[in-house]
Amino acid sequence: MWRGNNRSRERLRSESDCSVYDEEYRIMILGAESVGKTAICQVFVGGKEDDDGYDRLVIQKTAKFRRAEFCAWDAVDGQTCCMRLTEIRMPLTGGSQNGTDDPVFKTLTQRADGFLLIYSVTNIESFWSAMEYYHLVIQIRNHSDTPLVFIANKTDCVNGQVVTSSKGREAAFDICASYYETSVRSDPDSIKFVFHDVIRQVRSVRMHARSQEQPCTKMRGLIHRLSWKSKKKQSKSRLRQKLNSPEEIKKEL
Ligand SMILES: Nc1nc2c(ncn2[C@@H]2O[C@H](COP(=O)(O)OP(=O)(O)OP(=O)(O)O)[C@@H](O)[C@H]2O)c(=O)[nH]1
Repeated sequence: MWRGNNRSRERLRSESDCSVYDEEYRIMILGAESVGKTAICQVFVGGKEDDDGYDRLVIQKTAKFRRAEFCAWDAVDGQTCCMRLTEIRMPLTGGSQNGTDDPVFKTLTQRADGFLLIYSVTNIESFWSAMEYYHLVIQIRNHSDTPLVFIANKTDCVNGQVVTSSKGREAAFDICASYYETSVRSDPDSIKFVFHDVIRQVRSVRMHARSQEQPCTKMRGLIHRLSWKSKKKQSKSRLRQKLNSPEEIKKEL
């Protein structure tokens, strides 16, 4: 279901042109209800925290399950990139079962390049949900080099804060994620650093993957050259067998 206005839809279409950016990144934003997932995406995309119609393609929205998509363009360390942001909230009450069983969630998780796990410092349940989302992701992807950022949002609510900085930092350390404290309300400009961090993590994973591929590519080149040489030898010897005199052989070669 499209929820943005026509101008936004046109912008989404026109900016989806692959020639305008160097690389594409698929980022998933996971967290419990009302932690600020949409607000963070909207602020990053360039809208306001509560701008309901801004460049958003809402795919699914029910009382329990919610999925929204955004597109963002930015330059990170001199390289332009297109970010496909997918925000998801779903029931976690049945433990890890729900997520791994859900085909949409599973496919999106497998395809994603990086993950933002968000909780609100005013809600301890949302902290545990962020941890549950982490376990779901790792269960589905089954490897540890998944770019992750752990985000403590709503830090402007000083009086209502129930999740301490040290708790968030320790959890992030345990799951090998970067840790950021954000406030969409009081410091919207800092939101971009969260996205830049995950992009850098994705880039280093991609670079590592490329460097792992290199010996293989070199080996393939060597095998190709060797097989080409042996084919050439074979064809020469076949030719020799066909021809009788040494003069004929010389002429043919
Ligand atoms: N004080 C404060 N409020 C925030 C902050 N970020 C988001 N909010 C508010 O929190 C409420 C929920 O924000 P959303 O962005 O809709 O949260 P969500 O995680 O997308 O929620 P669901 O769509 O229900 O899953 C909104 O009223 C926001 O304005 C923040 O940093 N500080």
